[in-house]
Amino acid sequence: MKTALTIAGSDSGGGAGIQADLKTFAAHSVYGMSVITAITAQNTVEVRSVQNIDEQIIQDQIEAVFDDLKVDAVKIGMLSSPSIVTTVAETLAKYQPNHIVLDPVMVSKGGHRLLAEDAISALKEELMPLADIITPNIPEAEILTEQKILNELDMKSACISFKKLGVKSVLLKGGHLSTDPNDLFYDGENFYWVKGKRVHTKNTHGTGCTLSSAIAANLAKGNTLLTSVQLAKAYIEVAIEHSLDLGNGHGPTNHFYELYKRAHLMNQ
Ligand SMILES: Nc1ncnc2c1ncn2[C@@H]1O[C@H](COP(=O)(O)OP(=O)(O)O)[C@@H](O)[C@H]1O
Ligand SMILES: Cc1ncc(COP(=O)(O)OP(=O)(O)O)c(N)n1
Repeated sequence: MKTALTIAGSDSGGGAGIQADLKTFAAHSVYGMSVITAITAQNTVEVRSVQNIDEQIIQDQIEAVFDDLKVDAVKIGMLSSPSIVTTVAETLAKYQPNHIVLDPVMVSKGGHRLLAEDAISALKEELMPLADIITPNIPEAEILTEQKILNELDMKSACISFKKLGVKSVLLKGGHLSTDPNDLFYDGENFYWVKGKRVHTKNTHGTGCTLSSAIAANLAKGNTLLTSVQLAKAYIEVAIEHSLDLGNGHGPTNHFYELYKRAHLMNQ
């Protein structure tokens, strides 16, 4: 069985973070493993508090996985602090995994910081160059490239700035623009629009986590980067279309819709 490892924060509400990543791996028939970087007390409305995990325990988790199990792809999400960024970068550099997908998570939908401001330079310098692909949303890309992104032309220019920062490839997500959610994939040479149709729902908690872990799952299965991005985009669109109206805020996406449909389990 193909395998994937997520290095990310825990979301007690189950819609984002480690929980979303493991559900996504399972939905792709990929064996999921996890390294927890921080615990968030979170639901569909808000993040109430965050407890970072000790750096030594984070290093131990990564080593425990790599020293025993094969890892076909790695997805990185919430890293919280500068020292966690450095620990993850240094420990992964020892193992040189085949595929690294970095979602540069910064702020939750409810506006809670998930990456300290003083961790941004470590993320840029130590981790971004290690990743095969980074998957920023528009606000994250604006901070990382220090430029405004107001339209699809600005998205292209931001991708070129990422290349100058030493990034190998980028999927710049267009979900935060008011147009259709078209994402731009740049492999350092060519641009590919990965187009989507906007689903009008408030239930979009964890969309970024789910998309990046679907890319990792598809890479683990041996797909190219471009195909992995295209398959992941199709997966997230269905997951949003059939999202779950749970909680009082932004409900989670439906990670297992296709599986439930095939098993005739919806609405039971
Ligand atoms: N309402 C929506 N309908 C369809 N696709 C969406 C919608 N919102 C976001 N997406 C897509 O979901 C993925 C995650 O994007 P986004 O929500 O921008 O990330 P993040 O959760 O990191 O802010 C992208 O492929 C984006 O285009
Ligand atoms: C623990 C944890 N990790 C990441 C996020 C952010 O996830 P994202 O997919 O960007 O979803 P929203 O926060 O936009 O709903 C998170 N909230 N918690």
